[in-house]
Amino acid sequence: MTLMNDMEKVLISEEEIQHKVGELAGELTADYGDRFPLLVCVLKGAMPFMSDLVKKMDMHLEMDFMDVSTYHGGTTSTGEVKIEKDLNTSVEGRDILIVEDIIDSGLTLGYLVDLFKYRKAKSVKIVTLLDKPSGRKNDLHADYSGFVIPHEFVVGYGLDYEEKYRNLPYVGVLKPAVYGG
Ligand SMILES: O=P(O)(O)OC[C@H]1O[C@H](OP(=O)(O)OP(=O)(O)O)[C@H](O)[C@@H]1O
Ligand code: HPA
Ligand SMILES: [Mg+2]
Repeated sequence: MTLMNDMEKVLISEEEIQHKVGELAGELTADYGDRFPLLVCVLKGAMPFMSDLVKKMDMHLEMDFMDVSTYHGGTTSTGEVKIEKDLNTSVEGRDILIVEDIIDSGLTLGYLVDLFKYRKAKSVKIVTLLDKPSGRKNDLHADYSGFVIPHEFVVGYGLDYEEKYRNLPYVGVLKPAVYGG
Protein backbone atom coordinates (compact mmCIF):
# COMPACT_ATOMS: atom_id res chain seq x y z
CA MET A 1 0.00 0.00 0.00
CA THR A 2 1.22 3.46 -0.86
CA LEU A 3 -0.66 6.74 -0.62
CA MET A 4 0.78 7.65 -4.03
CA ASN A 5 -1.74 5.18 -5.53
CA ASP A 6 -4.54 7.58 -4.54
CA MET A 7 -3.05 10.43 -6.57
CA GLU A 8 -4.34 11.51 -9.96
CA LYS A 9 -1.22 13.64 -10.21
CA VAL A 10 1.50 15.25 -8.13
CA LEU A 11 1.17 19.02 -8.54
CA ILE A 12 4.24 20.07 -6.54
CA SER A 13 6.99 17.60 -5.63
CA GLU A 14 8.74 17.33 -2.28
CA GLU A 15 11.92 18.75 -3.83
CA GLU A 16 10.10 21.76 -5.29
CA ILE A 17 8.41 22.45 -1.95
CA GLN A 18 11.64 22.24 0.03
CA HIS A 19 13.44 24.50 -2.44
CA LYS A 20 10.66 27.09 -2.27
CA VAL A 21 10.48 26.94 1.53
CA GLY A 22 14.20 27.70 1.60
CA GLU A 23 13.70 30.73 -0.66
CA LEU A 24 10.83 32.07 1.45
CA ALA A 25 12.84 31.55 4.65
CA GLY A 26 15.70 33.53 3.10
CA GLU A 27 13.38 36.43 2.21
CA LEU A 28 11.86 36.45 5.70
CA THR A 29 15.27 36.35 7.35
CA ALA A 30 16.36 39.34 5.24
CA ASP A 31 13.18 41.31 6.01
CA TYR A 32 12.62 40.37 9.68
CA GLY A 33 16.10 39.37 10.92
CA ASP A 34 16.31 42.00 13.66
CA ARG A 35 12.59 42.33 14.53
CA PHE A 36 11.84 39.18 16.59
CA PRO A 37 8.55 38.50 14.74
CA LEU A 38 5.73 36.35 16.10
CA LEU A 39 4.97 33.55 13.63
CA VAL A 40 1.35 32.41 13.91
CA CYS A 41 0.72 28.91 12.58
CA VAL A 42 -2.93 28.41 11.55
CA LEU A 43 -3.83 24.86 12.63
CA LYS A 44 -3.98 22.26 11.39
CA GLY A 45 -3.06 22.79 7.75
CA ALA A 46 -0.06 25.08 8.22
CA MET A 47 1.76 22.74 10.61
CA PRO A 48 4.12 20.99 8.11
CA PHE A 49 4.93 24.30 6.34
CA MET A 50 5.57 26.13 9.62
CA SER A 51 7.78 23.30 10.82
CA ASP A 52 9.99 23.33 7.71
CA LEU A 53 9.98 27.14 7.37
CA VAL A 54 11.23 28.01 10.87
CA LYS A 55 14.07 25.49 10.61
CA LYS A 56 15.36 27.42 7.60
CA MET A 57 15.07 30.90 9.19
CA ASP A 58 18.44 31.85 10.68
CA MET A 59 17.18 34.45 13.17
CA HIS A 60 15.32 34.91 16.46
CA LEU A 61 11.57 34.42 16.23
CA GLU A 62 8.65 33.41 18.42
CA MET A 63 6.03 30.81 17.48
CA ASP A 64 2.40 30.52 18.45
CA PHE A 65 -0.57 28.53 17.22
CA MET A 66 -4.16 29.40 16.46
CA ASP A 67 -7.06 27.22 15.35
CA VAL A 68 -10.09 28.69 13.61
CA SER A 69 -12.97 27.12 11.71
CA THR A 70 -14.74 28.83 8.82
CA TYR A 71 -18.27 28.26 7.68
CA HIS A 72 -18.49 29.08 3.99
CA GLY A 73 -22.19 29.89 3.86
CA GLY A 74 -23.62 30.86 0.48
CA THR A 75 -21.75 33.07 -1.94
CA THR A 76 -21.22 36.16 0.21
CA SER A 77 -17.79 37.43 1.20
CA THR A 78 -18.61 37.38 4.91
CA GLY A 79 -17.68 33.92 6.17
CA GLU A 80 -18.40 33.16 9.78
CA VAL A 81 -15.15 32.37 11.57
CA LYS A 82 -14.96 30.76 15.00
CA ILE A 83 -11.88 30.69 17.22
CA GLU A 84 -11.31 27.10 18.36
CA LYS A 85 -7.97 27.85 20.00
CA ASP A 86 -6.61 31.34 20.54
CA LEU A 87 -3.00 32.51 20.82
CA ASN A 88 -1.19 32.33 24.16
CA THR A 89 0.87 35.40 23.24
CA SER A 90 -0.22 39.06 23.07
CA VAL A 91 0.14 40.49 19.55
CA GLU A 92 0.13 44.14 20.77
CA GLY A 93 3.13 46.00 19.36
CA ARG A 94 4.46 42.86 17.64
CA ASP A 95 5.39 42.17 14.02
CA ILE A 96 3.06 39.29 13.09
CA LEU A 97 3.67 36.78 10.31
CA ILE A 98 0.63 34.58 9.72
CA VAL A 99 1.76 31.25 8.28
CA GLU A 100 -0.78 29.40 6.11
CA ASP A 101 -0.79 26.36 3.84
CA ILE A 102 -3.29 27.83 1.36
CA ILE A 103 -5.36 30.92 0.60
CA ASP A 104 -8.54 29.87 -1.17
CA SER A 105 -11.61 32.05 -0.50
CA GLY A 106 -9.45 34.29 1.70
CA LEU A 107 -12.07 34.27 4.47
CA THR A 108 -9.87 32.64 7.13
CA LEU A 109 -7.02 35.07 6.62
CA GLY A 110 -9.27 38.09 6.14
CA TYR A 111 -10.64 37.42 9.61
CA LEU A 112 -7.23 36.88 11.21
CA VAL A 113 -5.63 39.99 9.69
CA ASP A 114 -8.51 42.15 10.98
CA LEU A 115 -8.37 40.47 14.39
CA PHE A 116 -4.63 41.06 14.86
CA LYS A 117 -4.92 44.68 13.71
CA TYR A 118 -7.80 45.20 16.17
CA ARG A 119 -5.55 43.72 18.85
CA LYS A 120 -2.96 46.42 18.02
CA ALA A 121 -0.26 44.42 16.25
CA LYS A 122 2.55 46.64 14.96
CA SER A 123 2.37 44.94 11.55
CA VAL A 124 0.57 41.93 10.06
CA LYS A 125 1.83 40.05 7.02
CA ILE A 126 0.89 36.77 5.40
CA VAL A 127 3.13 33.89 4.36
CA THR A 128 1.39 31.17 2.37
CA LEU A 129 2.75 28.14 0.58
CA LEU A 130 -0.15 27.92 -1.88
CA ASP A 131 -2.42 30.56 -3.41
CA LYS A 132 -5.60 29.63 -5.31
CA PRO A 133 -6.73 33.02 -6.70
CA SER A 134 -9.74 31.51 -8.51
CA GLY A 135 -11.38 30.75 -5.14
CA ARG A 136 -11.15 34.25 -3.72
CA LYS A 137 -14.24 35.93 -2.21
CA ASN A 138 -12.41 39.06 -0.99
CA ASP A 139 -9.40 41.14 -2.07
CA LEU A 140 -6.89 39.44 0.21
CA HIS A 141 -3.39 38.83 -1.11
CA ALA A 142 -0.29 37.22 0.41
CA ASP A 143 2.87 39.17 1.17
CA TYR A 144 5.00 36.04 0.71
CA SER A 145 3.66 33.26 -1.52
CA GLY A 146 5.16 29.96 -2.67
CA PHE A 147 3.06 28.66 -5.56
CA VAL A 148 -0.04 29.84 -7.40
CA ILE A 149 -2.21 26.80 -8.10
CA PRO A 150 -5.17 26.18 -10.44
CA HIS A 151 -8.81 25.75 -9.41
CA GLU A 152 -8.48 22.19 -8.13
CA PHE A 153 -8.89 20.57 -4.74
CA VAL A 154 -5.43 19.64 -3.52
CA VAL A 155 -4.14 17.52 -0.66
CA GLY A 156 -0.81 16.95 1.05
CA TYR A 157 1.78 18.92 3.02
CA GLY A 158 -0.88 19.90 5.57
CA LEU A 159 -3.92 19.93 3.29
CA ASP A 160 -6.53 17.27 3.98
CA TYR A 161 -9.43 15.42 2.50
CA GLU A 162 -11.57 14.25 5.46
CA GLU A 163 -8.52 14.71 7.74
CA LYS A 164 -6.39 12.38 5.61
CA TYR A 165 -3.32 13.06 3.41
CA ARG A 166 -1.96 15.92 5.56
CA ASN A 167 1.24 13.91 6.06
CA LEU A 168 2.20 13.68 2.39
CA PRO A 169 5.52 15.45 1.68
CA TYR A 170 4.16 16.65 -1.70
CA VAL A 171 0.96 18.39 -2.95
CA GLY A 172 -1.31 16.48 -5.29
CA VAL A 173 -4.78 15.96 -6.71
CA LEU A 174 -6.75 12.87 -5.69
CA LYS A 175 -8.21 10.34 -8.13
CA PRO A 176 -12.00 10.82 -8.48
CA ALA A 177 -12.49 7.24 -7.19
CA VAL A 178 -11.11 8.30 -3.79
CA TYR A 179 -14.05 10.70 -3.36
CA GLY A 180 -16.66 8.66 -5.17
CA GLY A 181 -16.01 5.25 -3.61
O1 LIG B 1 -9.06 30.80 2.17
P1 LIG B 1 -10.04 29.86 2.81
O2 LIG B 1 -11.19 29.53 1.90
O3 LIG B 1 -10.48 30.33 4.16
O4 LIG B 1 -9.34 28.43 2.98
C1 LIG B 1 -8.05 28.25 3.48
C2 LIG B 1 -8.09 27.62 4.84
O5 LIG B 1 -8.85 26.41 4.80
C3 LIG B 1 -8.05 25.33 5.26
O6 LIG B 1 -8.18 25.16 6.64
P2 LIG B 1 -9.45 24.49 7.35
O7 LIG B 1 -10.31 25.58 7.89
O8 LIG B 1 -10.08 23.51 6.41
O9 LIG B 1 -8.83 23.73 8.59
P3 LIG B 1 -7.50 22.82 8.67
O10 LIG B 1 -6.32 23.75 8.48
O11 LIG B 1 -7.55 22.26 10.05
O12 LIG B 1 -7.58 21.78 7.58
C4 LIG B 1 -6.62 25.78 4.98
O13 LIG B 1 -5.70 25.14 5.84
C5 LIG B 1 -6.68 27.26 5.26
O14 LIG B 1 -6.52 27.53 6.63
N1 HPA C 1 -7.59 21.39 -0.31
C1 HPA C 1 -7.73 21.14 1.02
N2 HPA C 1 -8.21 22.03 1.88
C2 HPA C 1 -8.53 23.24 1.40
C3 HPA C 1 -8.39 23.56 0.04
C4 HPA C 1 -7.89 22.59 -0.87
O1 HPA C 1 -7.74 22.79 -2.10
N3 HPA C 1 -8.80 24.86 -0.09
C5 HPA C 1 -9.18 25.28 1.16
N4 HPA C 1 -9.01 24.33 2.05
MG1 LIG D 1 -6.15 25.70 7.78
